[in-house]
Amino acid sequence: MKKEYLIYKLSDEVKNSCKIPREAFGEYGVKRGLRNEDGSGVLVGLTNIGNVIGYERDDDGTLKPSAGKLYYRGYELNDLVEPLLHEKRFGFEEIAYLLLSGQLPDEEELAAFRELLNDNMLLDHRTTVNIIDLEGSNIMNILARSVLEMYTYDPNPDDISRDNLMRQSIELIAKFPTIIAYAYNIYRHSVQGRSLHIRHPLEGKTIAENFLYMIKHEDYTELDARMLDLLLIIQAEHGGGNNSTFTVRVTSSTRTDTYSSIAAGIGSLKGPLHGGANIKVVNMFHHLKEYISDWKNIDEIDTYLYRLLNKEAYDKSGLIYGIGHAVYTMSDPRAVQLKKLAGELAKEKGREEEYEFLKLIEQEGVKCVTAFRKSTKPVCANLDFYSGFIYEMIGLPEEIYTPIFAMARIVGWTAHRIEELNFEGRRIIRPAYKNILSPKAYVPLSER
Ligand SMILES: CC(=O)SCCNC(=O)CCNC(=O)[C@H](O)C(C)(C)COP(=O)(O)OP(=O)(O)OC[C@H]1O[C@@H](n2cnc3c(N)ncnc32)[C@H](O)[C@@H]1OP(=O)(O)O
Ligand SMILES: O=C([O-])CC(=O)C(=O)O
Repeated sequence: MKKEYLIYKLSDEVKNSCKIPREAFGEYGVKRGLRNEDGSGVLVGLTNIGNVIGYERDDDGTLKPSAGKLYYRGYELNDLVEPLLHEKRFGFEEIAYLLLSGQLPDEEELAAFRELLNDNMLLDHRTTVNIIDLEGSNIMNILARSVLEMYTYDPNPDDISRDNLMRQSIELIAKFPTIIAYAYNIYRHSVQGRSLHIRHPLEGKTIAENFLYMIKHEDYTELDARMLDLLLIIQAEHGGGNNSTFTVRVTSSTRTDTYSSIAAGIGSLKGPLHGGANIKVVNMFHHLKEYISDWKNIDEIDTYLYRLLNKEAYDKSGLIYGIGHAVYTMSDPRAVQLKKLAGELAKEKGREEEYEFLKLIEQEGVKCVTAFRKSTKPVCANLDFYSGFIYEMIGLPEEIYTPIFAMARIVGWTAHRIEELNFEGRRIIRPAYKNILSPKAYVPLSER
């Protein structure tokens, strides 16, 4: 039998072996996608870290959509972001301190923490050489491989004591930007034939500034760096239930090592329904800019959005990327904040016409998805809707949009890993699957 045919045959058989009728989920009371009937998530854990609020409940328990709110360690995200915007101050390191420890640092603690992160940004020579050697064009994949390799160079990789977990967490938060910047520079050199620059992080600079420096040398402004800093803050944490953080919690519950668990989280975030949506949104926007001739014509926009929903255009997935969320209903507070920031930056960079078009796509995208799926649950733009447009205006390449998300979310992942391994009453996460296949009698090989 030809090998290609065998693969086709095996795959064809999957059409039957994968059949699970949708109604069976209701019949057996299975929570499809770990979701209740009303779309809310099944409660699977308790946490002191992030709190994601997208709805309230009436007295009879009915889900009541509400404006989205996000809390980091009890503080509302907007209350953390507004002073930074007002004081024109960098804050990612401060938020990382808060998320890891539960406390906002005082000035002395913050200065020491910043220095600690800065000291740890440099990669050891072997890791740099290994990144140069790693082939591949996907930076998320290279990031995951580099993280797994950090296990080899860690003198104490399997120790899950609190002190060791904190040391590893700080090293990962500090090294992610350097790994991503080096991996991108090497990709640009080998795939696009550009000169190769390996710039080491500078002392006394924040993570956002150093990241831009490693990627773009001096070709960035103070405003660009502060925008990136805010994007890092806004993406740093989202409770225990988002797919990548839950992946980190599930793997951590087996007491595996930090690097295995974080590599799994990276794999989850890469998916286009999760962190990978930021590239999909930007590419979808480029596509719409090309195919819609009048950027102000609502009928033309709606017609095209319905073509997306009907799987006739763009990637034919039937999705309008950047719209919809598992928890948020009326608004995602991060998208609200990013929409405002994108507007200010667009004015600065002379891209207001595109910004106005993107806003119309949001407005009409929400309407079309709501009408198309005939659900009463409201949908809204999510975090990924405006983030890519901001990166583009800062002059960052799309290959690193999802890696930048990982560079922020590593803070939430490590905070949740530490919590998963330290709360009283912890237990390996192990849900159940109901098997719905009838038993079969074994047939000897010679009789098949
Ligand atoms: C950082 C982040 O991860 S934010 C999310 C980034 N992802 C995206 O932007 C991708 C586009 N959006 C989506 O695919 C979804 O809204 C998700 C994955 C974010 C949430 O999914 P769910 O929690 O299942 O959404 P919800 O319960 O509100 O809606 C489910 C139904 O509406 C559909 N739907 C939801 N959002 C969209 C959308 N943007 N475009 C088309 N259909 C959609 C789903 O496909 C699903 O249909 P089905 O029941 O026929 O399978
Ligand atoms: O919570 C989710 O499902 C996805 C999300 O917005 C995030 O991880 O930031």
